[in-house]
Amino acid sequence: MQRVILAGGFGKMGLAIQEKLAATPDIEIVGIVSGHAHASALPVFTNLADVNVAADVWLDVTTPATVAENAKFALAQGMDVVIGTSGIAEADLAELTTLATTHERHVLVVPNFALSAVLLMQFAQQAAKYFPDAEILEIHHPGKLDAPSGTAKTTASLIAAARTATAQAPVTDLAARGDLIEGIPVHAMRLPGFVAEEEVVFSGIGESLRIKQTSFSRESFMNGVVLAVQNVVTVSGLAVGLDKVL
Ligand SMILES: NC(=O)C1=CN([C@@H]2O[C@H](COP(=O)(O)OP(=O)(O)OC[C@H]3O[C@@H](n4cnc5c(N)ncnc54)[C@H](OP(=O)(O)O)[C@@H]3O)[C@@H](O)[C@H]2O)C=CC1
Ligand SMILES: O=C(O)C1=N[C@H](C(=O)O)C[C@H](O)C1
Repeated sequence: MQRVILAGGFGKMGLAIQEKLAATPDIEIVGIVSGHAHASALPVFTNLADVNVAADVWLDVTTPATVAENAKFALAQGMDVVIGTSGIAEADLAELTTLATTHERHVLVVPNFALSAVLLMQFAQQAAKYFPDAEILEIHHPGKLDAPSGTAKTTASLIAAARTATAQAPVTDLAARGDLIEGIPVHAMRLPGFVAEEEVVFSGIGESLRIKQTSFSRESFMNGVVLAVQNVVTVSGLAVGLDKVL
């Protein structure tokens, strides 16, 4: 039985994860860490110092402001860590990479738990070899705190690394041209009714290739969450991407 502490357990993702893990054999949530007190049959902690349950995995779906401190705490307590929270700073990722080795633990950072998004990132890397010109559009619900999304940022980095030629299209510093991530314009929209969507538009001479994925509901993330929790122990140090355990 894998024991899990779920951080952010009463948020939109957290509630869906509670339901999913309750129905998953061999995984048990033993405690929930949250920003505020909530009624629950499980132990709920609103301060890291109060966490008094032992667990194998810390699963974090909180906020950009809290995720790094949570992950450092979990590693210090001897837990492996799955990070679903987006917006983590590069400096914190670097520190967590070192801490994973120091504590001989495993950290899996998952920009997107949905299989469609994992495949989008893989297809985008393939396309980038032949189409260096690319722009990314992501659309999320208005409650999302960070922009652009973790998935969009990761996709931009992967495209930049996979390109074998430089982009032709001129990029300007006009705000309307988006946030430039490793030379790739990324456009973020926040609209009611959406959960999550990402599209990469590639273009060449006289042709275009569009790769798009949509999460219609948070159910789309749940199989990926289970896979990440079950397999985090197999990653070496800190790894990024659900593909590392697929
Ligand atoms: N990787 C992926 O596939 C996905 C990642 N995400 C990411 O997951 C994160 C959560 O998303 P979502 O559920 O929509 O956001 P919500 O705003 O709905 O939930 C965030 C939760 O974090 C909790 N929280 C705040 N501070 C702390 C703290 N110090 N310790 C523990 N918990 C805290 C809040 O608790 P309280 O309510 O008690 O204040 C809140 O319930 C975001 O970063 C989002 O981008 C989302 C979907 C998919
Ligand atoms: O906040 C969300 O909802 C999501 N966040 C992740 C991200 O930033 O990429 C994953 C997915 O897009 C949903």
